[in-house]
Amino acid sequence: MKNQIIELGITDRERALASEYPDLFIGRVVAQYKGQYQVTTSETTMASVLSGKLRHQTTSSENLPAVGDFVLLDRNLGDFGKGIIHKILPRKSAFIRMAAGTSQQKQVVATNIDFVFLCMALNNDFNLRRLERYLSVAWDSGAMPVVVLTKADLCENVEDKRIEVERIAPGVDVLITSTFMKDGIVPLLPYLRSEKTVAFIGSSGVGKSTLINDLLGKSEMATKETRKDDKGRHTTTHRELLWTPYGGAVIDTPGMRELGVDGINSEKSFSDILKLSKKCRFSDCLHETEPGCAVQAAIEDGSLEEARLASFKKLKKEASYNGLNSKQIEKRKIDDMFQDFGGLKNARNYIKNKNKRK
Ligand SMILES: Nc1nc2c(ncn2[C@@H]2O[C@H](COP(=O)(O)OP(=O)(O)OP(=O)(O)O)[C@@H](O)[C@H]2O)c(=O)[nH]1
Ligand SMILES: [Zn+2]
Repeated sequence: MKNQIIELGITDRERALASEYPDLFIGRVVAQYKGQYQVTTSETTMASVLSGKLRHQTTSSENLPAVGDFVLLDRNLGDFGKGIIHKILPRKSAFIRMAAGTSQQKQVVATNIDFVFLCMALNNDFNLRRLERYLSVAWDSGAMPVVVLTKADLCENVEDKRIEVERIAPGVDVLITSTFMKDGIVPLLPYLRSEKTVAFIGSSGVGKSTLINDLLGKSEMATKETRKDDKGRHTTTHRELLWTPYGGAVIDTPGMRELGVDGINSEKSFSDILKLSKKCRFSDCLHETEPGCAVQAAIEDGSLEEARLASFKKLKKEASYNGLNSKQIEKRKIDDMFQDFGGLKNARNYIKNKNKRK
């Protein structure tokens, strides 16, 4: 049998990182539940837990293992109890969202994804503003976004839609798919090559499951591997990282599908607006009524949609307080108040020096 770890996306990068720990075995987290992890190694898939040391060292939920993580374990066989995770290798990408509530606790949804398919159906699901949010989330994660327009069989002006998407997603690949048409998923295959990991984001019903099932094909059965539980019963192990017959792996976790606007990276998603704003007369132009505003000029001559500027402003506003706790927001507000002094810190120094001089 071919070494399944290769399909699980381990590259020379991870091998080099792991070589510093010759006594440990490399594996990949394929599922996670209640403090336990399913980890696949070159030999097996086994339930694993954090080592005591790693558990004590970990102070933030962001640093706990998540689906997609490459980890180092002390064992490589699943026959004698659980594997112990001693180390999590540095991530090349991570999808993170704020946990519900006001705690601002970060929750890692999935890691080490190379390509993230931003799925949108070519029917009434088609919404460029939503796609902009997905692009922000993707750029924030470190994974490379790829737009996947699904259900091409339902659309009569596919090429028009492609052009609309390319306008808001400069430099991003745009793929047209349909699971109802012959060769309808072929455009996805080049991304599923060996050592690559992909994931899908998109609203409910756009056809993500259908695409994933078609990609897994017959190998889907292989993912439903059985193992003996503690009492010797055969149980079906649940997996959120699956490998495809094309060599690449797919991560499909419920959390991934729900990703929305948590992460904002306006730099990349709005590169067109940022480029225009360099030509504005004022470097701090708000693109409202300022004279010599290149962004407003582009809206006027029709080369930029007004709605696009509106979503840019909305995202900027959300982003300015996003990820800050209440203390930081408070500090931000005070800094804003003291901005003529160069922030609170300088204001403090100023007052201190003034008092000294007295
Ligand atoms: N016309 C058309 N329908 C499709 C296509 N692909 C999937 N569907 C249908 O769309 C519906 C939803 O598909 P799913 O694959 O379950 O959608 P999903 O995105 O996984 O939805 P969630 O599981 O809720 O996230 C199903 O009835 C599919 O049969 C397609 O290419 N064309
Ligand atoms: Zn401007």
